[in-house]
Amino acid sequence: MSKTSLDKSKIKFLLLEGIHQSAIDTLKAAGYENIEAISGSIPEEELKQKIADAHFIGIRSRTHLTAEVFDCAKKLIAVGCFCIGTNQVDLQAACERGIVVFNAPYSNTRSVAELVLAEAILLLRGIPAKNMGCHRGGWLKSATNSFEIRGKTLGIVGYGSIGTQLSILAENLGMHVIFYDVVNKLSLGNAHPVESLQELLATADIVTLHVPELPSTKWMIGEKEIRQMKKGGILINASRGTVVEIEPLADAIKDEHLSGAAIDVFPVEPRSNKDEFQSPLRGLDNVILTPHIGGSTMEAQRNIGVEVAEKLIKYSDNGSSITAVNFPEVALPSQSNIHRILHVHQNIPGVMSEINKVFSDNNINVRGQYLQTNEKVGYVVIDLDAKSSELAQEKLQQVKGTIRCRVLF
Ligand SMILES: NC(=O)C1=CN([C@@H]2O[C@H](COP(=O)(O)OP(=O)(O)OC[C@H]3O[C@@H](n4cnc5c(N)ncnc54)[C@H](O)[C@@H]3O)[C@@H](O)[C@H]2O)C=CC1
Ligand SMILES: O=C(O)CCC(=O)C(=O)O
Repeated sequence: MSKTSLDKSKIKFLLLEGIHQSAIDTLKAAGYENIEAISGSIPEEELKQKIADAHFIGIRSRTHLTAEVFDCAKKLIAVGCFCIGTNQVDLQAACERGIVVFNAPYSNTRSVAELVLAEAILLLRGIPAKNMGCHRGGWLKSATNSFEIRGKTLGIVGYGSIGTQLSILAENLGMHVIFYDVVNKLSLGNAHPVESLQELLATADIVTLHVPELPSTKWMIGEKEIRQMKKGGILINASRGTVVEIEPLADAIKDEHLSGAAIDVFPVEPRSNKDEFQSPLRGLDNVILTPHIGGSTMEAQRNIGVEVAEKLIKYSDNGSSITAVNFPEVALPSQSNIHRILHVHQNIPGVMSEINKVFSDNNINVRGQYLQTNEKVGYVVIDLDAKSSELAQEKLQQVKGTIRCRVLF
């Protein structure tokens, strides 16, 4: 088992939002016992208090880690987003404070794709409305406006991990797939790229959104885009709540421009399962509303738990920042019989020569050095003989631009 200079029992993990037990098991198997796991998200003031003595925090989509929260997290080394999206974290603020952010980019991909396909089938058959009818004692037996999915055109906006997985599943059901992405993407199967979002909206029977939350995707589907969709079309959003404007969507369902919608993510989502969910879409029978559970399956959550916990362990034990979403990625060999210094600094001219001067001025032999930088920060890892590390750490902490300096042995 790898060692960290800080006793593992003192390294605190704060896990929020009901992160799967697999994460806790993985951390414990690596020797980390100091784990506080909370089943929901917590109010910001409580978060600020709890994060103050945490070295690692694990969150899902509900917890917002802002610059202000990070300012209360003086010991924080890394954040694990136990999900795909990282829009809930101020990635730049984390980077500037030397805090590494990891996520699980693929573990719930399949779960989202399956849900979207199931919703498309249900909506094409008008099942949500018929289901509500039966619950109210009605009997809406009719084939009118009920359609098979075979032969219909699915328009995928954002042909990334989820979009491509969905594309394959949809073709297997006999659908035609078209997609729109801002990046040139290899078409899988017979999927066909289109030139513009407008072309996709005007052509697809079902439009499904799989873009990240970005300034460029904010409100990308508003009234104009909804009206560009085919009459009787279906809109599915399991990406982020800021991608679709909800009021015009509700209007388009009410005046029957669209025949149905399935929405999993909302501009404002309840913080906890106890808070009331409010939306103009409530009460519209042919709209499937789900509480942001696109990726919430036991399989996905278990896999995410292991994947992100392993990334945090690797960073804690070995310093490897590979797959970090906000930080220079440094791949490192395992360390034995050496001390390893992890130095995060502002990426300013001359900083590396100051760092290397510490070793030459103090006659310290460097056994290995690994460096990566991004625009704002540099991450340099230096392997040394055990006898030199204390002095080196002390001197490196004084180098102008130093953000953090940690030692592993
Ligand atoms: N509802 C849920 O529980 C879940 C939601 N998600 C959301 O789904 C999103 C997509 O996930 P992945 O497919 O894994 O991401 P990804 O990064 O693999 O794919 C996103 C694609 O969108 C494209 N894109 C970006 N801006 C675009 C634009 N303006 N127009 C068209 N395409 C654009 C990108 O080029 C990329 O190909 C995540 O960022 C997350 O927000 C992910 C998992 C679960
Ligand atoms: O599981 C969650 O809380 C969020 C899932 C999600 O939206 C994601 O993976 O990006």
